[in-house]
Amino acid sequence: MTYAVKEMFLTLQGEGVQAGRRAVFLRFAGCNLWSGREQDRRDAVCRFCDTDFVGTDGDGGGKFATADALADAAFAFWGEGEGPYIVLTGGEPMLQVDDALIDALHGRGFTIAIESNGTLPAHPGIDWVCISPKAGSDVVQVKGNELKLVWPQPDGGHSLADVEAMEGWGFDHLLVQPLDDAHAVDNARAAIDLVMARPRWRLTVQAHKYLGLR
Ligand SMILES: C[S@@+](CC[C@H](N)C(=O)[O-])C[C@H]1O[C@@H](n2cnc3c(N)ncnc32)[C@H](O)[C@@H]1O
Ligand SMILES: Nc1nc2[nH]cc(C(=O)O)c2c(=O)[nH]1
Ligand code: SF4
Ligand SMILES: [Mg+2]
Repeated sequence: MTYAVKEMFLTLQGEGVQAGRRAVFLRFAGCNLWSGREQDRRDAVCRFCDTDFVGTDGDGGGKFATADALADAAFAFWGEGEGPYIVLTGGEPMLQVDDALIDALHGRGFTIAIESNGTLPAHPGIDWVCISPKAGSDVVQVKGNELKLVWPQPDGGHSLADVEAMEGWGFDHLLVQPLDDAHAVDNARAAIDLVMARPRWRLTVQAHKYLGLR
């Protein structure tokens, strides 16, 4: 298996329950809900993506021929320090994550987290599963550690009835993350209103965007 990686970097997790944690980010190339090309965005299932995941040309990116080669490169980003932690993201990481990679990362001592759209089953070896559902897609991974709902959603996005249905899924933490687009203030207000009306949900913000982190 060759792994196509857009970029890799060391930062702090900016989002969710693990926000603030030192983490290697491994961003896989490619997604099943958008091609990543601007001219396709309008017609994509997922239309609000804030990420460039096309190709393997980013810092620390490339094609990795084996799981060991990729795990070694990831571990080099961690460097010194206890408790190696890695976030597998993309793009959609579950298009590429396999047994060999999970074993190779665990073999180097990593605790493994994933950021996934939930349309593919999360690998059972992953230690922290974050799912961010997208309206119009079929979410099959309906349990995990945290559900991270981007809110509000553009036209055709999740409704309040969908939100209620998600409360019946099997997640330990329910989070709303304000949509990052040109209407940041209004979006934050809508996300706050959702939490005010439904106290099982908590607000998460994309802290890295305020802190000058990647
Ligand atoms: C770029 S995605 C990659 C992982 C996976 N494809 C997914 O969607 O969960 C990482 C996280 O960023 C969130 N995200 C993407 N675009 C966003 C935006 N414009 N505003 C807020 N969150 C966004 C996603 O919902 C997801 O939780
Ligand atoms: N610092 C930081 N935290 C993040 N949490 C989720 C991210 C992602 O793009 O998956 C992300 C990211 O891109 N940077
Ligand atoms: S599913 Fe994730 S990576 Fe794919 S387009 Fe949507 S936010 Fe971006
Ligand atoms: Mg991001």
